[in-house]
Amino acid sequence: MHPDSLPPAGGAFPSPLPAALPRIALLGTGGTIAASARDAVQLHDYRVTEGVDAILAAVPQVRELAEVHCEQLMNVESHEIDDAGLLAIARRVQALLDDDGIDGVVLTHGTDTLEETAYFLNLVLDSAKPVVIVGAMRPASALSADGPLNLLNAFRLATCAEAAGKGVLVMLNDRIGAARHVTKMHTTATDAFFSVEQGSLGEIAGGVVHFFNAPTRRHTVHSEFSLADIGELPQVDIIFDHLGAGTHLYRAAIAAGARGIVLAATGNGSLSPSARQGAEEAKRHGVAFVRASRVGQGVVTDSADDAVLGTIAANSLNPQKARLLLMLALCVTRDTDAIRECFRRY
Ligand SMILES: NC(=O)C[C@H](N)C(=O)O
Repeated sequence: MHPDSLPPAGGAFPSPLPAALPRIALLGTGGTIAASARDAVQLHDYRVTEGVDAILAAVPQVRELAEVHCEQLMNVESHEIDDAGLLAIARRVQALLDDDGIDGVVLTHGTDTLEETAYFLNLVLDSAKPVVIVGAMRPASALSADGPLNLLNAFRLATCAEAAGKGVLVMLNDRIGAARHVTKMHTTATDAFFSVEQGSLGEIAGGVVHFFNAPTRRHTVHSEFSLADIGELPQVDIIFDHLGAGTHLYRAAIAAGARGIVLAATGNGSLSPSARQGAEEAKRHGVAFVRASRVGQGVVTDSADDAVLGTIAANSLNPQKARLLLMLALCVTRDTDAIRECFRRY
């Protein structure tokens, strides 16, 4: 042995410091990933019972990937989250991202409204650090529960350098979804989330993150929306158009103080006679009116009638995401053309 490589008298060389693990905040909000049922074959009748610390404890492999800061913000099914709850989630995630000691955030969330929270965060968070939202379709108590692997994959994603700057990401069933595109399309299956036309951003296979696409619409650091500008979110209601629809829901929404209405319209954002009357009524009251589609795929194209009725095409946003964008747009402008521009940009 070369004398230089001998340990100093009286001791061994100090062992090299292990490479520091990324510091990831795990924020729990509830959902099926945190639920349990009466037995392992009951997949649908369950209650939220598990804290986020218990969900984490069930996947010890996460500790090999990250130093985890674990926090419970709420513990509810996601269809119980209201606009104030959505804002509370956004403000807490932003505070974590602002912390120099945190490299990224994993948020556990019920799947029913996961796409809404994901898209809202995508529009308001001001950070390029990875933010991954994860849920499950089967409760933690189920045979073949999907939550544990989804959680591990969420950490694989949140600790992957390539995930930074891609906006808010959704991780379920091995697929990486972009918040802007992904939507829940099945009531119970583990492959419930799809980005039909845009495709997923990538997948996790062999324990490795593979990105194939990047989101093109503005998000996070390139978004003009900021939590600092929002006191509370304006009321925006969604009305579903259908054969034989009446006009009473438009009048009710306006009377209840709606600042905006999103129509889940038929086809390419067509207006039934009652929806047209609803749009006219909205215009008279200065209420913004967005035409989204109930179809589930495709762009709602601009129409010559938009200029007459003051309506706004939702582009490819589904009604529930169009509602969120309209709420944010209304926080900064009441100008119809400016709101139209938001729907082209985000
Ligand atoms: N799979 C789920 O998470 C559904 C549940 N009802 C929720 O959204 O909280």
